[in-house]
Amino acid sequence: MAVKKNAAKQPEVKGMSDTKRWIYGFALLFFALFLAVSVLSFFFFWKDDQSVTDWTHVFMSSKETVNEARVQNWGGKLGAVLAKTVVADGFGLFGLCIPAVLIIFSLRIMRFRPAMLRKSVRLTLILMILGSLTLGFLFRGNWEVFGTGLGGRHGISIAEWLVSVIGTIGTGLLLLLSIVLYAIYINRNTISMINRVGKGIVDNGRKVGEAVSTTAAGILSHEAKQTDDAKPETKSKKGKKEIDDDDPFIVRSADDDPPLYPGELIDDNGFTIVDRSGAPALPEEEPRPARTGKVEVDDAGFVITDMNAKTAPPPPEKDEDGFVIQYASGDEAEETPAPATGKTDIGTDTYTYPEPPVSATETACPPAQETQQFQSAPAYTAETPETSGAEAKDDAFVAAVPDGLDIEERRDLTVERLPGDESLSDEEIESALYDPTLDLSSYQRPPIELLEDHSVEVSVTSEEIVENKNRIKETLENFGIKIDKIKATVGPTVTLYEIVQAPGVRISKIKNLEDDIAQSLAALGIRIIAPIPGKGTIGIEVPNKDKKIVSMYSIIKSVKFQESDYDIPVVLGKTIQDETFVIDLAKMPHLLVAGATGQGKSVGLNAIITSLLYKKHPSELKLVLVDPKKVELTLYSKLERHFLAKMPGEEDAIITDTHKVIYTLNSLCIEMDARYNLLRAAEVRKITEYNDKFIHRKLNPNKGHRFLPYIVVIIDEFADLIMTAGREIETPIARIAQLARAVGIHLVIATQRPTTNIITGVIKANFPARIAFRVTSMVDSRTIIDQPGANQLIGRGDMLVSTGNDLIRVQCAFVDTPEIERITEFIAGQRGYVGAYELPEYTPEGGGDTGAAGSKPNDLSQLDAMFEDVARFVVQNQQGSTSSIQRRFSIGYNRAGRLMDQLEMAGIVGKAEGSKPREVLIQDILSLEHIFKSLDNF
Ligand SMILES: Nc1ncnc2c1ncn2[C@@H]1O[C@H](COP(=O)(O)OP(=O)(O)OP(=O)(O)O)[C@@H](O)[C@H]1O
Repeated sequence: MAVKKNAAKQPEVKGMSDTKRWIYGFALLFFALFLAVSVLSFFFFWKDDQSVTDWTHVFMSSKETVNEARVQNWGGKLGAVLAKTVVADGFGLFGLCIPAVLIIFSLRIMRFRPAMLRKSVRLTLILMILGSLTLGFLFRGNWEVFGTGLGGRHGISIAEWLVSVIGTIGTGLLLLLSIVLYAIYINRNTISMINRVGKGIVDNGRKVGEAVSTTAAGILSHEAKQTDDAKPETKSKKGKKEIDDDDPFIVRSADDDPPLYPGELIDDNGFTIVDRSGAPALPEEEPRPARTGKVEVDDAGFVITDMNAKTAPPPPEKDEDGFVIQYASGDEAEETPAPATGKTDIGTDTYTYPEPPVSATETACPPAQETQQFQSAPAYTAETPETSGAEAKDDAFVAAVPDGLDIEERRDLTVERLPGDESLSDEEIESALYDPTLDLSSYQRPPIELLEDHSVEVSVTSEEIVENKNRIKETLENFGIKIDKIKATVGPTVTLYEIVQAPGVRISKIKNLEDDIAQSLAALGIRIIAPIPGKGTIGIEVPNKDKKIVSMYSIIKSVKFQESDYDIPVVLGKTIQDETFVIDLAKMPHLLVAGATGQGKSVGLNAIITSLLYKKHPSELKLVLVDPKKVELTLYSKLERHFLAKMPGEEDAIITDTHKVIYTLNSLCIEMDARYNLLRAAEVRKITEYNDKFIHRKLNPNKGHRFLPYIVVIIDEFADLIMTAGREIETPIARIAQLARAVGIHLVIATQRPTTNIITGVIKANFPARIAFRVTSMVDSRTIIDQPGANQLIGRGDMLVSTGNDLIRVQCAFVDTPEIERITEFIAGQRGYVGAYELPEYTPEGGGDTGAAGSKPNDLSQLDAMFEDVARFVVQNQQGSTSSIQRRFSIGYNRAGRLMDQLEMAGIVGKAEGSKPREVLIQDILSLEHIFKSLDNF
């Protein structure tokens, strides 16, 4: 098992550095606490200890200070001087930040890294500078607290300098700006909070203004109103949600329990409010009134909408499809003819559903409308389908006029141009996007410090290089091959000697002599590459005497990995050119890992998983871990609520039992088919396009659409499975391997037995990307990478990566068990989902119970568990072929045949007519449901 071996082989280096770290950390913690105590007591006793001003006092003997009053500071003379430096000469009240930072540092050194400590050093330091500056600005040297002032010498002198440069107001504004930016840096929600406050002020101002003008207008038109008594009142808006409020959205803290659904919004009373931007449907969402699909049009041909839009224009509310919903009153529609006053009454809840659907952003920003108003208008708004034309206005009645209005009618109209709906700012549009990470928004990726830097400085000496060069030269000359030049590239474990042969020496000659040359050089692990692809030169790889360990720490830290924008970036190690080697699993799209036992396979799998954990959010990636050996992947079981996927009802998220592996693979096939259906419904070709559409809220969750995380299936020791279950394992694996790329399901399978009965033709054909660790024979090497080479590797993570065209030698990154434990603990310590990601249920052939398998086809009391689903599928598609059922439900021929017989018995399909599909006798789902009901009573 890799776990123990790793731990055993690295004891001294790791042990030493851990002890050292702890000692340094503890010492620093001790000092930090001492400083904290000194600073705190300085706040109270600075006056009493004014006599202790500098270091000379600290080291004076008690005799010399005998006349001085006793030092009050809890840290004694040393504490008093240190605190004075930090507080009075430094940052005033905020001097306390210095011991705080030191405490954080010491905890980090000792590897106590709760999630909150991540940004804390930076935040505390900024707080210290900004805080002392603000106090220095506000109070200067007033009251002479601490001998200098509340902000300390730093705060006061910088504030004074700023005032001299940009004046008092300038400094005040600069500080305010800095404080706001700091608040935003701490929490992005600050922006929306400030927006809300600002909007509240503006809107309240506007309301006050409107109230004043309404009152004034009311007084002026008092008489006119009396004559208008006959006018019906504006109908109250029954049943309308609080969505008209200026700010109905209170977002519950993401840290609250239970976790928020993405986009879930809560009002003051704790009720969920439907997100105006068309957030995915939430369980608590109130059912909306049924769509009428119709537009209410009044006699004049105007679309009737709610007048209230005028006084408090909310952005249009949209349904899940992004359609604008316009609410009118909750009463019955009455098409009353417009009274003499020119009023048009409106009726029932009216929805306008633009067809075809438009995007949320399009509907949110309609062009400014020109509207027309009748002079004696009451309280309703009507818009024409075409909203251009001349417009008119009255306080209470606004109507858009169709273009073709004649001059007579226009005379009665006054024109007003309404401003139209507000447009969303880029930021608002951004925040309207669906954010899959929102339900675990506080999730933090593991910090790099959880990894160990195993690299011990070793370098290949010039003597070693010269010695190897001479040997290569001599050997080749013995075979009559003259050399022009040799270039050495030193890699972490192997040095590549690139040979430029003298003119006239044919490469084929060297190629033919490959084995002889290797034998003559007689060093273990020599690999000859003749020619180096893309170059006309020959490469000879010779292992270094001292081999470097490529630690996961160094490659996770690398810019190449950190800045990689791959969909599923996997960092494997370093190439011979000492370059970090990163692949995109999404493009591979599956990976076959093979190598003899003890050559670094398990470490390789751990490196793959680790790089995924360092790059992906739990909402973006799910792992299915299969571990028949039951020891290698158990470490990851802690990730269940964050990264693991399993079938419903399963206890363990790490699958070890062969039967369960078969079920899980079949369940993945069902998930794959379901994902294909979603892609088809969304009219996209691959998962990235699908998720992009979902994020932009162009897909309706009510129609089954959901954000699709990548699923990476990792199978350690594939040989064990194939030996015990054969085709039952191979078939679903081949199916997933052939099809799952587009829907984001990727396989990584590892085996220590690289023989042809394990890595069969079917598997090989579907796994173009392969990793070979050291194997014992050339035949095994050919089985894995279709060529020799893996037999010449030196082990301990030395590997050849074949991506179809290229073969690259890579030193695999080393990651040890304690590191993985730290990472999994770090992740598991954070808020997670309620459980593992659920894969679809899979009922094994025969419906999971032997009764179904043995049931007679004409016995309708023992229907197959899938009967109803299959029946719906057949009726919906009006196609009754056994093969389509087989494909759709991933079941075998026998079971599909049995199901077909049961459908025939139930009168859903007709009789078999040779090889032709059967006739479907039921035309619609409603009739089918009747059949189900009658079968229930069977
Ligand atoms: N990338 C690496 N760098 C340095 N040493 C390594 C590396 N990979 C593996 N080793 C060393 O080789 C040992 C065996 O590795 P590992 O357990 O991964 O082999 P394995 O092929 O999985 O073996 P098995 O199939 O028996 O589990 C490790 O304990 C470690 O000491």
